[in-house]
Amino acid sequence: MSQILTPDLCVIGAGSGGLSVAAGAVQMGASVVLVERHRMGGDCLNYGCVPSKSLLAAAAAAEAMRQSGSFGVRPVEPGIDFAAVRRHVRDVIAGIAPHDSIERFTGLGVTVLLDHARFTGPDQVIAGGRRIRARRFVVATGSRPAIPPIPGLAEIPHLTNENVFDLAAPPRHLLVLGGGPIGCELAQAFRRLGSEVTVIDLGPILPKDDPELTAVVRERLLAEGVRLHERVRVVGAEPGPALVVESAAGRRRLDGSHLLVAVGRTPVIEDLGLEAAGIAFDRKGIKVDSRLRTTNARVFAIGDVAGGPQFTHLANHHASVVVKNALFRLPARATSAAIPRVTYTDPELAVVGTSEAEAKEQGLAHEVLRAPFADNDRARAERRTEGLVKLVVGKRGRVLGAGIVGAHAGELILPWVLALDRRLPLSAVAGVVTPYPTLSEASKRAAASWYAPRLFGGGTRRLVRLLARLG
Ligand SMILES: Cc1cc2nc3c(=O)[nH]c(=O)nc-3n(C[C@H](O)[C@H](O)[C@H](O)COP(=O)(O)OP(=O)(O)OC[C@H]3O[C@@H](n4cnc5c(N)ncnc54)[C@H](O)[C@@H]3O)c2cc1C
Ligand SMILES: NC(=O)c1ccc[n+]([C@@H]2O[C@H](COP(=O)([O-])OP(=O)(O)OC[C@H]3O[C@@H](n4cnc5c(N)ncnc54)[C@H](O)[C@@H]3O)[C@@H](O)[C@H]2O)c1
Repeated sequence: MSQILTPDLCVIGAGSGGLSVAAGAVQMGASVVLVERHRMGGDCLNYGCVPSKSLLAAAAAAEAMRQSGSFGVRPVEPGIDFAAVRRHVRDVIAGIAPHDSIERFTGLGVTVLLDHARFTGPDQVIAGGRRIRARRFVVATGSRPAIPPIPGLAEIPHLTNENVFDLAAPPRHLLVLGGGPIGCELAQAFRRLGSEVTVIDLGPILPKDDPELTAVVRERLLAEGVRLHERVRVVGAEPGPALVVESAAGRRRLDGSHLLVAVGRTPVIEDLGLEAAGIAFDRKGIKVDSRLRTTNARVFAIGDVAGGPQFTHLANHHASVVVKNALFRLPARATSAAIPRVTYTDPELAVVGTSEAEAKEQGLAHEVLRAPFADNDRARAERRTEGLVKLVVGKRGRVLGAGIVGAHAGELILPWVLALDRRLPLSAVAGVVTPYPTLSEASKRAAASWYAPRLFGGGTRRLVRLLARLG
């Protein structure tokens, strides 16, 4: 007879979301069973954030050698030891892995099972030879690369985020299908590491972001030699590999040596017994309410499988919401207002809150404030003057949203996340003393530009003259 486990919480999937729930819950005194069928750490550690940012870091080191001429340092074309680049990527993963390991979680008191988990009823999961009857369940099974129904694509070898980091040599010519964050980040990384790269997208690249900001990324990608085919329809894939594309200019064939498919993600919901558990889902993922409860009151779903935006920090936020709901019965809700997103191309693109287009769509009274990096002394010193801070500001200076494109934009977005999350007024950023010379001054400058016409207007001048006359 199979062993029966009866923990407070059973978590399915040991990726960003599942690990955070398990670690939080066990340290708060709950008994936890965590089931993972493949690799501890999930996508982010093994095939996502960590390898992609490590590869981008190697690529940035190479590019710095090419771009040093403007500092009086003779530029050179770097020699790329791709095997060593791959070792660097693996070494970074290995350095972080202990934090997500079975040993660490077992040490915390979590029972970790390495098996495929499946619901067999509304209150029971089986994993290997075990039955788990938990008080609450959390589904955190993540997502996998979507493969579009392009004729011929399934028949030819192609890369996805799950094997692109295993390449032993740089592709001679990488075709990248999809110019979202994955496509753009990896296109730039491989280009800088010596590959020819062609990106193909049915719309513009980075379509979820403000075109004024993505234009800066596009310009840089083109300047570095990435070929972009935007607003084209891919009608076929052929051995080679090659993609046949159609656009207003007609039909043409794009040849490469490797093909990377990066057209979005599919939630991992198959073979989970969701029907047996009464958990509703559609092709976007498991349906949840704002407290991340599924249609089965015992079961929560978090992270990529929950159908919303797909980020590690969002999965972590979901985990904290679930711990509050499941353990403390608090009606905590997931927020979407202050969830930032960063695309780690160079220049980086970081956004939070309402964009200009969304403010228009929603009919919100708003003003747009801008501070170009070209006016920032630190950016000039570092010769990184491309980019800007763009703010969307509502009535009485309420911060509605912020977008930054430029060097280190991902680091620079935090004051705006804080402003939105804590509902701080614009003056909170405009009024602080910012160290000189820093890129952060661009945020302060954009914020201060809201006050300038009000402060330096006729009223202030009249008041100053009046006070002067009074002695
Ligand atoms: C190339 C790439 C780069 C990315 N870069 C970033 C970035 O820079 N910043 C960012 O915030 N996000 C980034 N992301 C997104 C981020 O990786 C995901 O949003 C995040 O990993 C989602 O976490 P999760 O816990 O929902 O799922 P996952 O991390 O995918 O974990 C799910 C786990 O569940 C397991 N599982 C599935 N089904 C079962 C089952 N039936 N039984 C047992 N176990 C199961 C899987 O094996 C997996 O380990 C990137 C993604 C990719 C692909
Ligand atoms: N820096 C980060 O935080 C980061 C990095 C990488 C991935 N991610 C997450 O992973 C998710 C998946 O990323 P992604 O880039 O694969 O997906 P995405 O959905 O963000 O972008 C997919 C791109 O592919 C294009 N596309 C779709 N179908 C196509 C087709 N048939 N032919 C040509 N182009 C097509 C779309 O127009 C879009 O530009 C993202 O939503 C993001 O949340 C985050």
